Amino acid sequence: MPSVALPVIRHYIAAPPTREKLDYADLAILDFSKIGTPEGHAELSVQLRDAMTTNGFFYIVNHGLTQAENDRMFDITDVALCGVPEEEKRNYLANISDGSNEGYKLRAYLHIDGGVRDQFEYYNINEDISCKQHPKAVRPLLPEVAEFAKFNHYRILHPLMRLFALGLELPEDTFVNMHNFEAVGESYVRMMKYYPRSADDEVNAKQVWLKGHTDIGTVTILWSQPVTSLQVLMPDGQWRYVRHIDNALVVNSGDAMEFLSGGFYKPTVHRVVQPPQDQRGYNRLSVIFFAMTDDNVKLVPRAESPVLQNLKHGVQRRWADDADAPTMEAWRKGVTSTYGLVELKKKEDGTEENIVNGIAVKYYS
Ligand SMILES: O=C(O)CCC(=O)C(=O)O
Ligand SMILES: [Fe+2]
Repeated sequence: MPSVALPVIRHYIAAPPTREKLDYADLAILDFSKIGTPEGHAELSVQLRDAMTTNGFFYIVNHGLTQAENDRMFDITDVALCGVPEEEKRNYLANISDGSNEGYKLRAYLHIDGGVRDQFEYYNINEDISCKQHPKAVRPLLPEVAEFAKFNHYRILHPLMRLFALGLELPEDTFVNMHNFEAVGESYVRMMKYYPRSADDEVNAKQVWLKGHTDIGTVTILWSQPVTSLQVLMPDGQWRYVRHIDNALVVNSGDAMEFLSGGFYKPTVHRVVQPPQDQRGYNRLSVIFFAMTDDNVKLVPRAESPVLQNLKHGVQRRWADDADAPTMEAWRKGVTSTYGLVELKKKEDGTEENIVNGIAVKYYS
């Protein structure tokens, strides 16, 4: 983060931690102070592989960003969502129907359930902040957003990609080489705000604020925040809450990592629900880095992995022939342009399905 005087902006005060007793997921904690040595990588890659082949979510601590720097990103998020007038936001909308997610998504755009539309807003900034123009209030803060994006890319994403490769006994750079900061792609920082919803909406959408889904890209890095609403669908079929840990990261992998790993690293379904009673009067801000490979990467399994070759059930593909596998660009555009917008039919198990590039995308209420 730059050490010169930073623009003065309002300090965002987050909700106090919940005191309610909730059913929390028991997630592994990776200590990133161990990154940088062969022993550290060996230890962390085993921990990561265990986490990814069981719960699919884990925390990272000691990542190198201070609590104050972390807090500042929430202040900046507050500016992007609360400090930009609605009419101005409309000039910076994401072109979601064309498959791009850079810019604003305002409220009531997506269908959640029972005729209820979403009550969250987000502003996504490509990790290359120069890809698009930004609203006036955000412009002075762009150097900080750019630093933050680079931090996520080089200090979290790249080390993680090394661990994911080691877990498959592939050369350490296999996945790092697919995430080039300068290449064309849509890894972005998401600044998000969930507004409290009406009592009717809560009933009709069964308290679900964001339907159960998997993420599109390789990994998602969530900057932990106290409003406890994020739930993970655990292997035993139960939804469990993700506990807030100060200045920790909550990480999960997405569809692209499933495709590249032949089903070895499966994306875990997660959703956002109404917060516990003692946090209901508060807004909920999220700061998330969504990582994708470069657009031109074809998402075929790295079948040369000795780990995959030794699997009893072999490499899993969601297509008959690798020639039919989507590129990162085709997958992200296909899912983004249809997510929450197309009318889906509920199946008997309560899930909904949409077909993108010949591959089923599932939603869970
Ligand atoms: O806000 C959160 O905690 C999670 C949001 C999420 O899952 C998403 O935007 O894909
Ligand atoms: Fe998600």
